[in-house]
Amino acid sequence: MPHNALWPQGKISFSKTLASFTQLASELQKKILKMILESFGLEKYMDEFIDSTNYQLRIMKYEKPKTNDSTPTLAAHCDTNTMTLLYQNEVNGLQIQSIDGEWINMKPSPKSFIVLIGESISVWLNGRLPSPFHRVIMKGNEDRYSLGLFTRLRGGYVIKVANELVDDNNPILFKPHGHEEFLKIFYSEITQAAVQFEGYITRLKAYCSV
Ligand SMILES: O=C(O)CCC(=O)C(=O)O
Ligand SMILES: [Fe+2]
Repeated sequence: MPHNALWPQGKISFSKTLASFTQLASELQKKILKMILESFGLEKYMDEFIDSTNYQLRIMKYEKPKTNDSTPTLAAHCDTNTMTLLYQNEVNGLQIQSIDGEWINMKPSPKSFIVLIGESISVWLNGRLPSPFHRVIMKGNEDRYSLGLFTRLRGGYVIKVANELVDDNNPILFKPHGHEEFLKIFYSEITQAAVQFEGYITRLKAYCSV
């Protein structure tokens, strides 16, 4: 979605950046959701999804590295929510893993957002769209700031695989679950033990796989 660069420059204040980001990102996530649902012939679920969505805005700071080691500042993980939209100051650091395992450095222009599909959508689509592993590795001598709009399905909404995507060739892969209920046990020791998958953290799928 084209827009003017949002990060504060000159007289543009940070509160305006936040307000513009929130507005643009929430419009954009609806358009992307519509595109996804239409591509699977599931547009009838659009209103139900939007009505059950909560939004969380997060401001994240990653300090410039103190040493040369390249340990991720944010470890590799999949987001468990439905969709994440990210916007950063002009300091890179986010890496996304491609389907064949390669880590790709993200270099977004100041006029673009990064959109990540979360595990909730992946589960709902019976695994048809993968949720990418991503991490942050800091280099150079500048701090990185990113803004994230995290959309997730609110408590009481049962996330269950769309019937239309299940047949003899595509057996159901995930059990119905509520996102809030999942979040309640999210940090427990037992979940932490269960979520290691090839060294990475994949929380929701570990929780609700059939
Ligand atoms: O700051 C970023 O670019 C990524 C943040 C992220 O992946 C998260 O908070 O889940
Ligand atoms: Fe993330």
